[in-house]
Amino acid sequence: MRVLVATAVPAERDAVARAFPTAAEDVPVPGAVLRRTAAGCDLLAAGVGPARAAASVSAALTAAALDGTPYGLVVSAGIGGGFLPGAPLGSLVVADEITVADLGAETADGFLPVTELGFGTVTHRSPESLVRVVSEAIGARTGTVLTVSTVTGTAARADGLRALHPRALAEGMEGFGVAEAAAAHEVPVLEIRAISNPVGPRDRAAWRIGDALAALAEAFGKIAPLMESWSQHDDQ
Ligand SMILES: O=C(O)c1cccc(C(=O)CC[C@H]2O[C@@H](n3cnc4c(=O)[nH]cnc43)[C@H](O)[C@@H]2O)c1
Repeated sequence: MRVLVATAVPAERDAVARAFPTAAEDVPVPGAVLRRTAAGCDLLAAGVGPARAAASVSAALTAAALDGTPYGLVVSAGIGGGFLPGAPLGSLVVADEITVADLGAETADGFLPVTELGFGTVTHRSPESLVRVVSEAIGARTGTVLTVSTVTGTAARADGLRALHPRALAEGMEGFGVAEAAAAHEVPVLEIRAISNPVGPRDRAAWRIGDALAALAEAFGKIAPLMESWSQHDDQ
């Protein structure tokens, strides 16, 4: 099965690429450049934020479909913020739910998700069997991973997110965009975050990006063969 792994930035893509040591080639498609591994897994630095990530992943999915070689799985991967104490620095989180946290309307009575305005969706769920197999293989916790367009930078905002999303373990900026693109192509999606910083008051100097990238690389070393052999039929 062909797998597309979408990260935000090249440093994250290169961490994932360490799991595929044999030669890879860059394949341009309209709107994106894929790093194609010999194992048949394509890696994509899709850009920061849900909109750019959705555009890049959509370009890759469309190119593959037109080529007659569609992907069977899309994985959103990267570093992320962790909600303590559930997701400490250096740990791994696999999303069973990918939820956009700030798509909706602010009202005097609080935040209304876009679904309560009568539009769209706010959550995508990943196949249970895949979440189980992957999380067990890498020792990850499973829960909701939030997608935000603005990185949380205060304790008040972190507490607000916790109150609205009690199952949230992590936040990133791309998962929901990647999942929207995958859903439009009816391809299952998975999100994996390696925790680089706590969700809370902003302290960029304290982000442990190197440790998180190392954890991401180690995780993909374990799960690359699992992803390629996983079939959606395993969930039925
Ligand atoms: O500066 C570097 O060397 C470097 C290497 C790899 C990645 C980065 C990024 O800044 C990645 C941005 C990416 O990280 C996600 N992220 C990380 N922490 C959080 C957070 O607390 N809240 C939301 N997103 C977070 C996010 O997906 C960004 O796209 C730098």
